[in-house]
Amino acid sequence: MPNLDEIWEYIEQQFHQQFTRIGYQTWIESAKPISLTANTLTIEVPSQLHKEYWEKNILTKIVENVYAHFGFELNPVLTITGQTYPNGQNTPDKTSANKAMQSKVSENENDEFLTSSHLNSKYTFDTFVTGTGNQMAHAAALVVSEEPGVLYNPLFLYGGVGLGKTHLMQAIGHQLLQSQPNAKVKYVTSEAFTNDLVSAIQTKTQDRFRQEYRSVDLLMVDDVQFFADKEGTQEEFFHTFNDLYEEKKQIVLTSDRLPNEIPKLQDRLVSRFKWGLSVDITPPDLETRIAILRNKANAEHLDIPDDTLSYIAGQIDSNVRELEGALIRVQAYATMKNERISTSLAADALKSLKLQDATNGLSIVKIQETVSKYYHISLTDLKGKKRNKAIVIPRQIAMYLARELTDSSLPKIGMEFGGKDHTTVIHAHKTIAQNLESDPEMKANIAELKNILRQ
Ligand SMILES: Nc1ncnc2c1ncn2[C@@H]1O[C@H](COP(=O)(O)OP(=O)(O)OP(=O)(O)O)[C@@H](O)[C@H]1O
Repeated sequence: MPNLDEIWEYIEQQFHQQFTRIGYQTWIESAKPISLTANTLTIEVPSQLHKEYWEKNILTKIVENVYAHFGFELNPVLTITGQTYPNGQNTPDKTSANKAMQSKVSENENDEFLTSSHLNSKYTFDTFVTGTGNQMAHAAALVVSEEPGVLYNPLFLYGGVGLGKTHLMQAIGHQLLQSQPNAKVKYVTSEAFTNDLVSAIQTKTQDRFRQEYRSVDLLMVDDVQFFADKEGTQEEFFHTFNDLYEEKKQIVLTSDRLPNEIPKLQDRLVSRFKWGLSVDITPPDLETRIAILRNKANAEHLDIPDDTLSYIAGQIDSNVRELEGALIRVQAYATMKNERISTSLAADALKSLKLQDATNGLSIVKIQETVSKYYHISLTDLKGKKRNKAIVIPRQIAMYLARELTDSSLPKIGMEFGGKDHTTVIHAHKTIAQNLESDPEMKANIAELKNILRQ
């Protein structure tokens, strides 16, 4: 009887040959053999989605291969990293199912398109670094690129600013074009979709517009939260969506929030957006941020010591775009000073960045101080958990202003309010935005607060 290491090594070998490199990294390298007791092999995988993939595509092969090679019947059991359920087992009961994921299995040419798909050549799976905050989104994106229109349709990626939604979405397009070079792949921002529609109406070329959007194999629409308020766009997109869905063509959407949190999005679109899989991307942890920086530095042939990369990753904690910006800034600073990149040089470069932010931009702290003074409540209460109205409303107003007046991501705002979840910030923003329309007093108060903050 082989031991755990021998079995695992054999399994790795087998799948090395069967998977593409990205597939191998995503499904096999991310899994960990935990124990082998009698013939039960316990394997830990990172998410529910990985578990489903293993159940569908990997487990049977393992049992067959191990039987053929070692001559005994293996009983593989999957567990999910960090998940223990109240029922004491590794399968969730219905109520504890992962909230971030609502999955449903549906029942379901050419060079010109390569250019008209508008993909950024840098946004591939190869250049995407995975970590706890994006592992499930990455795995879902890979599944979709391998089997478009089959399992997760639409795939709805959501999360804060600059966390890699566009990158991951476009990676699906690249991957699909690599395996099916004749596939029709179209990427647009939601604004570009609206603009195309408006100009089609103006030039009376709606038929061409429809032909263009409804004949693709993969349609990717970025930042669909900007569909809010655009009735005509929503109407047209509804029909585009239906046509593609019925034809089993893949749709991928991104947004900074969940479909039902997008204001003024028609119910019929909300429900369609939820048909497939909605999966969120959360800010990367320190290790992932370091890995992203290291990748970027290698790609740019920058010679940066590890401790300097760790230092930079420690300074910028919520947004990958800012993280990359910090690296570029350090690089530019080194060139300007004609010095090698070191931790102390990086500290100098980023210090001036922070000073610049403090003078140009409005900080969340300033908003909190101003709002708490205005409503005569303490800062601790403003950031705390008390639920009485006299505190909840100013808190929501402060969150609303932080979202409206700063570039901070939703998770960052949540963090600044005593570690609240980004969905709390979304909820606060929505509540205040709605009240603003019906409550003239609140409208006046917020206008006044904005004036104070501008001074
Ligand atoms: N996991 C990652 N690995 C490598 N690069 C990443 C990762 N996540 C984000 N990036 C990089 O960070 C930058 C911002 O990412 P992207 O534009 O995809 O974010 P986004 O979530 O779509 O933001 P927005 O909400 O502003 O549209 C890009 O240059 C992207 O390549």
